[in-house]
Amino acid sequence: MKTLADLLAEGVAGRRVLVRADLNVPLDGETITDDGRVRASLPTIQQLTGAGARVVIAAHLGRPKGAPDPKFSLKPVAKRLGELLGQDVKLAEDVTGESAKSAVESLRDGEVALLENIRFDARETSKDEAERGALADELAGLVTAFVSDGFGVVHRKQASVYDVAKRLPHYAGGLVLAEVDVLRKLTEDTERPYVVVLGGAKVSDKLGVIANLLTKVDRLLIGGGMAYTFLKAQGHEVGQSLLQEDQLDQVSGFLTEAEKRGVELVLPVDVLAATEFGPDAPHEVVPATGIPADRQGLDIGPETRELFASKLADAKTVFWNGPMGVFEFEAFSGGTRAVAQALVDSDAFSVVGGGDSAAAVRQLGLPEDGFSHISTGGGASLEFLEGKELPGVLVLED
Ligand SMILES: Nc1ncnc2c1ncn2[C@@H]1O[C@H](COP(=O)(O)OP(=O)(O)O)[C@@H](O)[C@H]1O
Ligand SMILES: O=C(OP(=O)(O)O)[C@H](O)COP(=O)(O)O
Repeated sequence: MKTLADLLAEGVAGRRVLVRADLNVPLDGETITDDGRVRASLPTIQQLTGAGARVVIAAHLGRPKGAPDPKFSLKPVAKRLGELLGQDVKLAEDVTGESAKSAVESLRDGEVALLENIRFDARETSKDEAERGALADELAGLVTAFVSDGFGVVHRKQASVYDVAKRLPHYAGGLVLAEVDVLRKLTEDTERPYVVVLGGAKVSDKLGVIANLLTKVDRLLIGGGMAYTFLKAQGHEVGQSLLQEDQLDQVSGFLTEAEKRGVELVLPVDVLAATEFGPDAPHEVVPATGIPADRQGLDIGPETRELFASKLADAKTVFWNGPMGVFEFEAFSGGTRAVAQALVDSDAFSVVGGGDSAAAVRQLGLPEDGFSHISTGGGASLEFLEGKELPGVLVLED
């Protein structure tokens, strides 16, 4: 696999280079609430600009529906990136249209342009290879080399991650290399007990990794929005909580499989059940086996926090993805704080992954050096750990 170092050795002065970065940051309106992913993208960009490259960045924000939507504009990201780089970052108003072309053409050596949210173009996430290919052709037409540095998105077979690499000389960026390096440590000579903690809201995506994880871990702790599909599969009422109704059968299968394999699958025993989704929603602690029909679980309860902490106390290796509750609201941040604190207190090799999980650790004021590694990718890390080939990494090996 060629790397950024190889590209720099070839010489990039005056060359237009496309960098796929993961700049998918949490926003409150137009305010970035955690700029960790922007910061993590800096070294690769700076090495390129420092060597005189004309850097064109492709990135996504959230999940717009394949058309421009001001709510998902990268404008705040361009501003923050510019502040951190100490130089202006020109934001194109489109992905590969007239604005993008003129932004790229006007770049001078060492300058940076950011294309507007790549997911404003429906072809980016299309299942149809020809459609993705057409967008990748347009991206490739803007530059002469491609650096893949968006680790958080390498599990996606998308035009700016996968297809574009097939059309240009391609190089792995420093962030992708560093992340894969650390995660490999989790899979090789794993010290046991090996515990994986799963939560968050991307339930459908992340349920998919469990079948393979069950063959690797000793314990699986499930909280956050993930937990309710498990509780429902056990026959409990989950009220208005996040639920993946169409995956109930699959989840029942995980429960049986875990038992068969002797994997301890630990679910919440109590939750904070709220009357609505909001920072000031009235709520109370209820048993996880009896969430009232008109309530939704927005955090794990105090007994569960203790239970999870006890299951982490003797762990030697831990991977955690997905907040235990809606940590963005103070009232529902206690579960996430408790799990984070348990990791800080343990001497396990501990990795936290995911945009929101990493943001939670920082926002809740936990020491970053209390973890062995804070990864920028949640889904990407999980797919790596389950042993799946990541399309965005595999394509760099060709
Ligand atoms: N019980 C819950 N109900 C609804 N949303 C939840 C719940 N628990 C956690 N979340 C939300 O999950 C989101 C993060 O999920 P996800 O994107 O899967 O994590 P990451 O970005 O770390 O991979 C957060 O915005 C958080 O508010
Ligand atoms: O936030 C991300 O992933 P994560 O929440 O699993 O860490 C990445 O930017 C990928 O986004 P996606 O899950 O919408 O493809």
